[in-house]
Amino acid sequence: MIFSETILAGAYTVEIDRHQDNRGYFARVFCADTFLAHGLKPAVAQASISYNAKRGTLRGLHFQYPPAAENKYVRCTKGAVADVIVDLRPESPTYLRHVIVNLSADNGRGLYIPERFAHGFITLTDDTELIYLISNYYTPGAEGGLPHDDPSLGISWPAEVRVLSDRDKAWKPHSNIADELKGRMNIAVHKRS
Ligand SMILES: Cc1cn([C@H]2C[C@H](O)[C@@H](COP(=O)(O)OP(=O)(O)O[C@H]3O[C@@H](C)C(=O)[C@@H](O)[C@H]3O)O2)c(=O)[nH]c1=O
Repeated sequence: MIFSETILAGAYTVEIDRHQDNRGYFARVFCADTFLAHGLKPAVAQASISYNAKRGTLRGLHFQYPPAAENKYVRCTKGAVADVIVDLRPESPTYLRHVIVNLSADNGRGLYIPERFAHGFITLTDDTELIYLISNYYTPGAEGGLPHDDPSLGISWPAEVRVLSDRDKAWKPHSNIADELKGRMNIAVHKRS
């Protein structure tokens, strides 16, 4: 596996090293020791699958507030997506900045998303599947989100949005929740409590 840190500290792309032969290939996609050696947390509480029938399906932008915050390790096993992560760590020099990473079954790339990031993706093909390894348990009461077209984030989605859930249409923009977000994402507060 080849790890490359994105411009958002702690968020990594992970390329696979294919051992190819006449049958196809074998490649490691996760190794707890190697993750630790790169400073990534290898904890896995849940693994989940996301299937999307149509191109232009957008899910996000989602996160869980501390102490239920999650690392996510995402891979696309069928089709292709543009994956978007947004840094929501108030102490970070890249607070509110985002990166877009193309994940596909063909490129085999993985994306490691640290805690206190928002995450979303848009499918670039019909019939798209993503697999997540998630470090924490699903905690509906701790969920939060931001609109994918939030002007404060300025994300240029690389495809037309055709399918969006009602929940994802209803997230309040950053300007409405700025103080709450900063307060709830402040790890110093959680360390004290
Ligand atoms: C996220 C999640 C949802 N669910 C349920 C709740 C609901 O009935 C159904 C669909 O949930 P959602 O609409 O939230 O699914 P979705 O919009 O796909 O949510 C996901 O979006 C991407 C961008 C992420 O980063 C994920 O962590 C997750 O938030 O599945 C679980 O049981 N466990 C889970 O971990």
